[in-house]
Amino acid sequence: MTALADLPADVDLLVIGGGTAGLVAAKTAAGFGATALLVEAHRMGGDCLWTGCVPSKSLIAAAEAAHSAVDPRALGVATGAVDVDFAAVLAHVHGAIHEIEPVDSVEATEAAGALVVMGRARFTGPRAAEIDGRAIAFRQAVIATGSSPDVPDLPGIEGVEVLTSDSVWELTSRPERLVVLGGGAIGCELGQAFARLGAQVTLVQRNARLLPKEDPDASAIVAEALVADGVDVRVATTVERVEGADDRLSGILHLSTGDRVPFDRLLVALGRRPRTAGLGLDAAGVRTDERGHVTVDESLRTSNRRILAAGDVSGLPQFTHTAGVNGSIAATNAILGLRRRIDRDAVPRVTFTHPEVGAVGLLPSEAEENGCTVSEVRHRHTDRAIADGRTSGFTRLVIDGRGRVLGATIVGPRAGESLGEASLAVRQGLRTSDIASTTHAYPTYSDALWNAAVADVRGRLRSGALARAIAVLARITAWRMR
Ligand SMILES: Cc1cc2nc3c(=O)[nH]c(=O)nc-3n(C[C@H](O)[C@H](O)[C@H](O)COP(=O)(O)OP(=O)(O)OC[C@H]3O[C@@H](n4cnc5c(N)ncnc54)[C@H](O)[C@@H]3O)c2cc1C
Ligand SMILES: NC(=O)c1ccc[n+]([C@@H]2O[C@H](COP(=O)([O-])OP(=O)(O)OC[C@H]3O[C@@H](n4cnc5c(N)ncnc54)[C@H](O)[C@@H]3O)[C@@H](O)[C@H]2O)c1
Repeated sequence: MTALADLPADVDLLVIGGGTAGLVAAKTAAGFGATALLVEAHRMGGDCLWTGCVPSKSLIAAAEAAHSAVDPRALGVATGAVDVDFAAVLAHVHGAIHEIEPVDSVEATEAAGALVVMGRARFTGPRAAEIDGRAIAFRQAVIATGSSPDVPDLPGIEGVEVLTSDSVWELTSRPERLVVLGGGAIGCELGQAFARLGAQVTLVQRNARLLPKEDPDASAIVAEALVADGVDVRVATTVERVEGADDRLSGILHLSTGDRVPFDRLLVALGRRPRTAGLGLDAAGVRTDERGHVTVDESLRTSNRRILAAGDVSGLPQFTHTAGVNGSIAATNAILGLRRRIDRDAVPRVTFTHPEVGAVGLLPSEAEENGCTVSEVRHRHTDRAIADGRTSGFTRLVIDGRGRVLGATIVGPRAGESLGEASLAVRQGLRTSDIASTTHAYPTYSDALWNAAVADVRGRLRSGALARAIAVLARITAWRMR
């Protein structure tokens, strides 16, 4: 690690933030031979490693193990009483973090050629910053400071020490009665996981459905799954007031429906706000939008052309893969002077509930307005899903008039894995005939994607000029073989 006193007076690229976006940006710039300095105020690796993807997916894995042991559809295998050792579950969560941590470490970043300093950076001018009071000049900079959980000012909420996705990993025991506010990705993933680990969970969602950015049928399947896991799902419901108890941890939630829900802990998952406080954006001439995100153009440059932004702070989709890809694009554009553009059309996303919801490109509900059709295979017709006893999902492809795949939504076990193929198809403009003519291993869930493509190709072969050509060819062949 570079000591503050040893910093060079100026650098080619100053990267603020050592989460996914900043790590990739710094390593990419160093790979081009530039002097890249990464500044991290807290922990290398950022939210994904410490409080986001890694702990949440590790908790979900433990929850899945608990669920499989008690699943009534356990396929003829009876198990005894399930004992969830919450401390051991959290040990697994922290173990996963520590196993992955070296990849994002100071050492790994320096080995890739970047300089790393631990400290808090802020801009002091359009080409100048300071790190814990030490001045540094930069030719260009990347803002990659991420986002934090948003805890809105709900009446009475100040009387309770709420949990957020930052603090939930510090629990030492499982809350018996957990209320989760928010039915987006975090609320659904963690709400289901805690329920499967034995907590009594109530999930309160303001919107009329869970995961409102996804296909409505996906929302319905996830809601059914949560209810089956014992979650008390309250949609189209808001919080009137939070009544805190003396311990400041527990209390009673007063809902818009008139119901009162007592809780031992309250987990707030109501979206995130960009981390820009104290960053000196005004001094740098960097503008933000109405939600406080750093405004970027299609090549990730801000209103100060020497400063770019990537990751959650930029207001683009808040995913680790987006942060990484855009961190790379920002550094490439900065150091090589290019205008590589971000991809807005083929950004995959997966909500890791059981079943998972994976989506890329156009939603099925957007098909008609875009002149597209939807080809669907329900997983009750997919042999692998039948064999697994997990038939509630579906695979839907959104297809344009020329047979190109413009979107996909997949609901099912490990939907995120099948989504890779759909993402490739959307990104590369592949047609359903490309997928249909590729042999898919049987029996897999990607068989559903293949069958959705085959169904579309069959439909095309049965209509229009192609159908007439096929009929003529068949008649000629029959005549030759007579
Ligand atoms: C519970 C949860 C689960 C998630 N699950 C997934 C998932 O399964 N898949 C997925 O793709 N995404 C997931 N996400 C989203 C993902 O974690 C974020 O999109 C991603 O971490 C954003 O990366 P980033 O680099 O933009 O920001 P961050 O990871 O937040 O990194 C920003 C870094 O900047 C540092 N910093 C801030 N200000 C300064 C400053 N002034 N000076 C120096 N350093 C500073 C911070 O300390 C931090 O380390 C999840 C998020 C949460 C909360
Ligand atoms: N699997 C993943 O990739 C993954 C997992 C977790 C988080 N994330 C990222 O983190 C971001 C933040 O997640 P999140 O779940 O906190 O936010 P979110 O914006 O996805 O969902 C918040 C939900 O809270 C609801 N809401 C808002 N105010 C409310 C209120 N007062 N009472 C009840 N409900 C209210 C909204 O209707 C919304 O559906 C996500 O958008 C995603 O980009 C990704």
